[in-house]
Amino acid sequence: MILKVKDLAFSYNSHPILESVSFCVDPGDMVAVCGVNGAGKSTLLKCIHNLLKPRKGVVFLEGRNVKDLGSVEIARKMAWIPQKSPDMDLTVFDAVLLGRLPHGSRKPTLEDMSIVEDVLRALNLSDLATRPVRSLSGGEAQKVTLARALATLPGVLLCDEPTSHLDLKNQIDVMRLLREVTENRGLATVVAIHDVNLAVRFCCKILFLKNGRIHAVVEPGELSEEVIESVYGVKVNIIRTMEGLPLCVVPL
Ligand SMILES: Nc1ncnc2c1ncn2[C@@H]1O[C@H](COP(=O)(O)OP(=O)(O)OP(=O)(O)O)[C@@H](O)[C@H]1O
Repeated sequence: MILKVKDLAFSYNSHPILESVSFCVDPGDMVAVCGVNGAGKSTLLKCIHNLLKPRKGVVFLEGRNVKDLGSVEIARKMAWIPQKSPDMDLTVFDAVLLGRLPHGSRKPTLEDMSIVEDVLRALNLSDLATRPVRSLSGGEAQKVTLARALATLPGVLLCDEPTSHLDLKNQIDVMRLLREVTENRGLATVVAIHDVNLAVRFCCKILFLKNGRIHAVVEPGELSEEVIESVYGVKVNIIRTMEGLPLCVVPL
């Protein structure tokens, strides 16, 4: 599903947060949104999901203005992965089954059950199916949140700092998983993320927000010291990994 954001502007009360934000995400692409704390990353995702109403501009899903879609249709087409997985008394299976709610009645169908089983299998969560979500580690719980989002069979994934509570291994696992499902299912995925090196490693494009606007759009290989300094106000060195990818390091 193609996601297109055109000339978006948003203010909290009269305080402008986003201005003239435009970009497009093609199916199978995972795009990162980076920027300092308070730059408007979460606000942008909420505007895309129509949770917040932009002051100006349009979000198109396959050519249709999201404002013209009902909330159920939006929930079917776009899945939201919040910063922190919610604590739940439900089992992993039932938590993932919640992802089917936008598709029907409260009573799950055989198809719903089968979709949940497939998603659990794909994410290696089947062994945890009967565990209460509350008893899981942060990384496992984050995967359950992703599984619930995927059970909806969305065309667009919006992830708000999916790695912020995770250790290094789980950060890599979750980003790898996001990229795999994005490519395999042809999703348009937008990830708000602080770790520029993870964005470089896993995303096909990085949008840097500054002063409410898209300050720079870079492909991973093009990341420069100048861009990082202009966005974050810190001097860094860019070195190259063995694969030739830029790696941002802070000099002593
Ligand atoms: N409900 C609200 N009412 C008023 N201002 C808000 C509200 N929510 C967020 N803001 C402000 O809007 C700005 C953008 O917030 P947002 O959460 O989108 O930034 P962010 O880039 O996601 O930040 P972070 O990296 O810290 O998560 C911040 O200055 C924040 O204080």
